[in-house]
Amino acid sequence: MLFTDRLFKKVEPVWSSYLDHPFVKGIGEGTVDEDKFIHYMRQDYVYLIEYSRVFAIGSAKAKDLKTMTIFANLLHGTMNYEMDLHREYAAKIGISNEELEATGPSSTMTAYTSYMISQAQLGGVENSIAAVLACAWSYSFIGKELARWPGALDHELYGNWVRMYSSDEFAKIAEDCKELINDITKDKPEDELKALEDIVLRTSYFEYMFWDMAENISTWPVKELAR
Ligand SMILES: Cc1ncc(C[n+]2csc(CCO)c2C)c(N)n1
Repeated sequence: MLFTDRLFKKVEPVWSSYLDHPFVKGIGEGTVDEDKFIHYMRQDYVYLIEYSRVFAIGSAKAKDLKTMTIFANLLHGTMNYEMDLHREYAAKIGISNEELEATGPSSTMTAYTSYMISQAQLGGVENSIAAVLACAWSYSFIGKELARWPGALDHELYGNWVRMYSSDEFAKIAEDCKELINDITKDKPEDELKALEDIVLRTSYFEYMFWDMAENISTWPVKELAR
């Protein structure tokens, strides 16, 4: 059995729950509040900056040129293409790139990216691969599903989001990450596999928390003190 088949079995209940989440459903049905979407986009922009560090760590720790190149391409693609989506949405509503970048980090965004970076720094390159897997793969999973919902691809505001994450380019990104984890886990003992599975499960929970953060426009417990 491929390691990614084992992983999918483990995370499937969590990922299925994304499709029932009010924010994700709101994107697919075109009903999500603009304020919530703006909060999500701003937090996701700073998330992607931190996430890109994990690609850089993975590239630095890679033991072969294929892995190093995939991580370098993911880094380039995230900063130049995925983040363009966020810059385009921001421009539409009058938020500059500088304002986007200066977004105050929410508690969930901080916890999630800190976890990924610490896992990537603690272990070998396999930890970086495990840390990025759920993000890349679950977005493709959600994108492909929402693309089947009536009107989702053509929605005036949220259609761009659905088109990007349901695209073949993003499916290829998820496939590249899956290939990396399958390759690197081939001869690993069970205790190491379990440790990698834990990273994928925890990042999957963090993905759920990120949708919740968007839905609730949450930042930190005492809002007045949050920047
Ligand atoms: C919270 C959150 N999780 C996952 C993604 C999706 N994503 C992040 S990096 C990457 C790979 C290539 O850019 C993909 C698909 C996101 N945007 N925000």
